[in-house]
Amino acid sequence: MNQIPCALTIAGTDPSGGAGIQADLKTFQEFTCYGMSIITSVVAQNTTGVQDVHHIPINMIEKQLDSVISDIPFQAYKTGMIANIDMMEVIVQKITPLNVPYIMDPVMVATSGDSLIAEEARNFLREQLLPLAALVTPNVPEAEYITGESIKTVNDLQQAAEQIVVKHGAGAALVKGGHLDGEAIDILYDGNKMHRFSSERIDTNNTHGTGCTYSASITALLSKGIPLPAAVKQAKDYVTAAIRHSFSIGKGNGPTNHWATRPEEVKQ
Ligand SMILES: Nc1ncnc2c1ncn2[C@@H]1O[C@H](COP(=O)(O)OP(=O)(O)O)[C@@H](O)[C@H]1O
Ligand SMILES: Cc1ncc(COP(=O)(O)OP(=O)(O)O)c(N)n1
Repeated sequence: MNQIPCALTIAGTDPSGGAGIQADLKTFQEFTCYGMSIITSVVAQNTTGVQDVHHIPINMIEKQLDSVISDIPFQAYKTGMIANIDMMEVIVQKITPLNVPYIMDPVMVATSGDSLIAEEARNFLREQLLPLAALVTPNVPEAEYITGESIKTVNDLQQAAEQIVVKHGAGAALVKGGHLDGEAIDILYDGNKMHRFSSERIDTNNTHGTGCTYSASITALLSKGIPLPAAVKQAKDYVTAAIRHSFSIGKGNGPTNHWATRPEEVKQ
């Protein structure tokens, strides 16, 4: 058994450092969790949007998974951008035998509006991957796709969270209200109880990578054995601080600040 909590992310890259694998590894590091990564797609993107995408060949995704799984135990893992059905199939095959919490961030579209997943893969994600997840963390458009229902209010967030667990088979659902107006309210349904997490809405366009940062925080905390509602509370506080002190760098939507919860570090 490891002494050090270890977590794995399976996702695409962001060379500008705000989202994807880079955001996940920065977050794991901030939570003193040893981070590992499987790259699914190399994405040429920055704060203004996605310029190009190169998908890693399926056999290399499989080999990366084998390399990590055969060598280093981890206590939680997450998926982010998984662009097509072939990738999803190999991931389902490799993760099904694992007996540690799986956190699925059902990444579909970046803040810039660029699609990160093939149209025909969305259904596979909902039908085959989602039921394997201990927790799924959709934003409003992703939850609308999964449930087929429009989401406009907090009550709609609650209904979506319940439906994703009861009808679609996730262990728990955290439906994020970042795309609604007013307070930033997220709803967790853990199969028993609704939990509500809220913060003031911060007036900023620097929200690149917020979803990745949030789900990576939860993954790191679960890898340390922290119970789900407490992990989400701590992760919500972390992502809120990271948005509040986000960096105005780049020409578009700037990234979150992973040092924001360190008292002595950079605040903007
Ligand atoms: N302007 C904002 N102020 C405060 N919190 C926000 C803001 N925008 C998003 N959030 C929060 O950031 C987290 C990520 O949510 P969201 O933006 O909905 O996801 P995604 O990045 O996947 O689209 C959630 O906790 C959400 O409530
Ligand atoms: C490679 C990669 N994965 C995921 C995203 C989407 O990130 P997210 O945290 O949902 O935030 P935005 O970047 O959409 O604001 C991405 N851009 N790239």
